[in-house]
Amino acid sequence: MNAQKQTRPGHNARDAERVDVVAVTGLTKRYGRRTVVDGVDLHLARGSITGLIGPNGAGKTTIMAMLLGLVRPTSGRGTVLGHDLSRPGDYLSRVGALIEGPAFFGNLSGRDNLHYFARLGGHNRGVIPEVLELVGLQGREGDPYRSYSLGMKQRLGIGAALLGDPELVVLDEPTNGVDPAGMRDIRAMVRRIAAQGRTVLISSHLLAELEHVCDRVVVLDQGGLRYSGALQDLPGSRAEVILLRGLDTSDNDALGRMLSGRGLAVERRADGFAVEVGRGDPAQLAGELSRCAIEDGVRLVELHHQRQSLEDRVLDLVGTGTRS
Ligand SMILES: Nc1ncnc2c1ncn2[C@@H]1O[C@H](COP(=O)(O)OP(=O)(O)OP(=O)(O)O)[C@@H](O)[C@H]1O
Repeated sequence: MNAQKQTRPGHNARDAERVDVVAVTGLTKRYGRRTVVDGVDLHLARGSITGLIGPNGAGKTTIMAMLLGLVRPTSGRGTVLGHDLSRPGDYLSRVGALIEGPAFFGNLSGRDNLHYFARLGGHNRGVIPEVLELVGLQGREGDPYRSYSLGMKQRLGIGAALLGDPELVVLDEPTNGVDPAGMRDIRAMVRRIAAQGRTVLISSHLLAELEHVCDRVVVLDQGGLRYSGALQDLPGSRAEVILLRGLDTSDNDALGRMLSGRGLAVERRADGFAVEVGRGDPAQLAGELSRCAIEDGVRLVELHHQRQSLEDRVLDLVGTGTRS
């Protein structure tokens, strides 16, 4: 395996960087009259990590299966690694995937399982020590697979996907059911994989599992694209606010007078007030409010900045129900 991917013969290095590894538009899958993926556009830049986020049944696995030639798209066009999406045989040797969970032999060690799959796939078995290191299983590679934690099993599955030295790595919900420490290990491993110049597409139904690892997210719901772009640009419906609460009723009354006298956008809450930050700097506004409260003799027990979480923003886009 190359530490830094080389440009394939016949490819100009600049072109390789410019052309998206995946560039598909209008990807659609219908089963009978049911549309499960509906006109999705997907563009993955080389070396990027893209999170495919959506509730159960959103269409994540179906999109991945269409890219991998396992499911034939009803419509849509584009390229994967420069080859036409309709001819997966032309590009699949450069793609590694973990989809629907790994299937290994329980009695064999992690290393022997990789040997088996390398032989089966016609891959160079010399890469196995490097793969084991990359997925963080060195030291445990000789233990039987059945003794591995779920996180280790998933990492071995990702290791198997890397045996062919792929340029594109597709991982379907690798963190599903894995404990927080296991998730952290998987995230670190995904970063190492992308740092080698590989392009990663990874799915989850929870943004929180991926938000610290993705460059971009694609949010799906009921087969439709709801958002595609950088995490920090996810639209938020609720305003950023500074929350304030006085010690008792008289402090809250005084707080109400203080805030209304300053022309701020204020909302009365059950246990205090929310002041909209608007376009200003939240830290500066919080500092000013604190100073005013001291000047007016208002005793505060709460003053903090509340921002809508990224997970909440995704839930705004997709609703909360599952649709499998
Ligand atoms: N072969 C099939 N025939 C009919 N419907 C299917 C088929 N495969 C998938 N579906 C339906 O397509 C929809 C999308 O499924 P898909 O597995 O792609 O969603 P997902 O986002 O990966 O969900 P999950 O997180 O549950 O895996 C679901 O409603 C599913 O029931």
